[in-house]
Amino acid sequence: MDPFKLLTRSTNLTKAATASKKTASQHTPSTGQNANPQLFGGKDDDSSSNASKKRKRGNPSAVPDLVTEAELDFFGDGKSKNVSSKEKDDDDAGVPNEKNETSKFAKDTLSEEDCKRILRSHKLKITLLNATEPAAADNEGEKKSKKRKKEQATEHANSGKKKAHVQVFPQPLTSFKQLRSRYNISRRLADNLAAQGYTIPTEVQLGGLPLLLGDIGGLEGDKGAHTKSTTKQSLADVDLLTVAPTGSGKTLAFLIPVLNQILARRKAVKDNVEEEELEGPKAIVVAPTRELASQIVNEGRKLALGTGIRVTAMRKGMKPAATFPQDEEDESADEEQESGSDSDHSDSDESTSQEHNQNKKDSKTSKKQRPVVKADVLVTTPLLMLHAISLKGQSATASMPSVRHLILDEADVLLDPLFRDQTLGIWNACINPSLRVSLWSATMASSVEELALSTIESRAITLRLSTHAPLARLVVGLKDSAIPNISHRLIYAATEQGKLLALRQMLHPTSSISDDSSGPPLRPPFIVFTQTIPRAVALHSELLYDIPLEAGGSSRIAVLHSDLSDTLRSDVMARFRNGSVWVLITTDLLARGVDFRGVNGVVNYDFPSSGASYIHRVGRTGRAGRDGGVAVTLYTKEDIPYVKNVANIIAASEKLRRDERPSHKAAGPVSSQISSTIQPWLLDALPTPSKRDKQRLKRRGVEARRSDTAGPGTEAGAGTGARDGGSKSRISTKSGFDRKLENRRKGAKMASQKAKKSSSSSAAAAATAGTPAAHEEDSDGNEWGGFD
Ligand SMILES: Nc1ncnc2c1ncn2[C@@H]1O[C@H](COP(=O)(O)OP(=O)(O)OP(=O)(O)O)[C@@H](O)[C@H]1O
Repeated sequence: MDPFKLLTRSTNLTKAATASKKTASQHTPSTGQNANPQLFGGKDDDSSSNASKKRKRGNPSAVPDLVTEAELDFFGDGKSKNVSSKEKDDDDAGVPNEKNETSKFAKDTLSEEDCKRILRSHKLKITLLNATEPAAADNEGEKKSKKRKKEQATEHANSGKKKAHVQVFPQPLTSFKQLRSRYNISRRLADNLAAQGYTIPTEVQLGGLPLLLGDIGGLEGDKGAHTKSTTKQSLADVDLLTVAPTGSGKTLAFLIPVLNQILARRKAVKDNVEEEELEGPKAIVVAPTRELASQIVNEGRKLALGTGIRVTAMRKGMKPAATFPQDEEDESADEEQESGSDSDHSDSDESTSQEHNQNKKDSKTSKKQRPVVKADVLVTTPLLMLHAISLKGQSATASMPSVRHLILDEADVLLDPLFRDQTLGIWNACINPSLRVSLWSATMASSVEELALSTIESRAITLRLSTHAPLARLVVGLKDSAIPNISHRLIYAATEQGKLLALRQMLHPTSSISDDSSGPPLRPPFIVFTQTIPRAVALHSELLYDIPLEAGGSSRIAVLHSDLSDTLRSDVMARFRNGSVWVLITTDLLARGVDFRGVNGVVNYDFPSSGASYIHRVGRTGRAGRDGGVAVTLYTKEDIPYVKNVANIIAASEKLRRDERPSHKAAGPVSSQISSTIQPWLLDALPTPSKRDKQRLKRRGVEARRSDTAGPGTEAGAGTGARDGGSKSRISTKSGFDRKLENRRKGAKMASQKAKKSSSSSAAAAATAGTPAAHEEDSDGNEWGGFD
């Protein structure tokens, strides 16, 4: 069903008919065309040769021949790399097999020059941030540009003991088939990947998977210097900080290595190569919102199908560690003593913990204990996890020695002051000496990098580790930029009224924005972002009846924000995913990470509160390299002081699109219209916001749109008692008289509801008095809904 056609049904205009005809042939994300997930590299190699092959879920026969995929070798000798039947038999167990690993790897190895060429053509840059090996520094010595040499010399001079930043060139993963042939990952995992139709790795997978699966290019010889690993599977001895575009497949890039390593360790335990694992989760994935967390759980479960690995979303009441202060508060002193004396030796540390656990179990048979969560991979929001490990009435937390992988998805938000303490609390609670941490986002401030480095170092000191793994930084494309495969539009709407009219016009299929000759049309489904929850609610009720009944009416438009109940949130998500909702109004709650594959566009109804917010919001469209997404940003007089930031991001993205994706012009009429939205004169004319302005905007949003400055007793400034910007920022087209009547009606209704509620709930309130439920509910719901 084409929502666009339905929307036009009640409109008897010839233009509408032309528009719908025209759009039918256009490339939009929901048509599923142009399924090459890679954003860069079309110019320099033929890794995108499979671009036209459409990805089909659950239909392995539709997946291009994986043997051919394995032979995809841009610069190699072209020799066949088919897996022999003997090797195949060895691999049938579905767990990584160490046999033949070296020979397979050698056969598949590219020269360093080729690695560099592929990595560069895909705009990948990998740097070890705290490398200590002098040999590694020599690695890039010869060809290093004079400028870079000078920079490094200055770095050394300025920082005294500061460690070298070393660029490395691991073997790129040019096909998912290499996960088996080169890294010997679990057969089941590889099958699950293929069954989902993934064939060509995206850039972040091309560069990130080799790093996390054990290849830190150029430093292989020195691995022993910073690892005490006992198994081959712990070759992946880097912590990783990744900055890669929105929708570029970061989830797969962190899930595959974690799942594979859990399987590998299981096998090692079974073969008596490693000691029995500690009870508790082996990996923790932290994400800022519930929606993102449950999406990661879904992805994880699909990948882990049939492997026995349990991927679970953290819930209230779950116990993520065996040693738990809530259960036995008076033992915390003993715990401290033990971890202090044994922390130098990972093995003894683990066995001590095991003994300790056993003792605890024995001593507490009389006490009622919650069982440790059975999950292997636990996906959580930060506050939920912190609550679960917090010691009642104290600032200390329980430790989670079983956790070997900590993944921070949307790490820049997780390490923003808003969440920093919670995230660091979880990080520090992961006391396993072999812990590997990885941080992922499409935007990453340099302060996040510094914080990650200092946390890794201070953690090593606290745990008395003699050495720690280097932190590798993987950057895909231009750091902190919007994806190049979408069309941006920056529209001056003058006032709030203007914005409402503009959005109404966008809902109308014959509008100039929907059918604009300067770019692809904005078609449903699309997401509309507002600055605050009350504004999202107000906008939703304002537009509720704008979609004609014949097209589904008010059921086609929905609002989602963090004040809604869990059930409502998941219901709206499900309806938007299955296509029954076409216009989703939301706050920054959905700005990050959430993957709706068929979204055609994003409307920034309220101006984003930062450049990063713009990048993430517009990144909800154009996922996995799809062309045709549209990002419309409306701005008013109040936004002018901040527009330059976003205008610069748009200009950079369009430049990238012109420079890097000429091959994608062939994708259709949409892609060939790469015109500049931002004229140089506009950039010159716009004021440059000061650092302070930017900080204030990030913290508080545009002042005039805040509910607390928009007038008392109002919804998004929709009320009457407006202070200052109240009436200006109101989302409403109703007259003052109508609003007054409506407010009176609402007031009367609320008063009667309140009266009913208070009489019926007085008994219940008495019963629950003194329980922490209310507090928990409150704190639990305290998730990221934007910086406002
Ligand atoms: N190699 C691939 N080939 C095709 N599609 C892929 C590939 N890898 C991931 N995808 C798809 O790309 C989409 C985006 O992936 P994902 O959500 O992991 O992106 P992300 O990088 O985490 O984005 P964000 O920064 O917005 O969180 C998903 O629908 C996923 O299934």
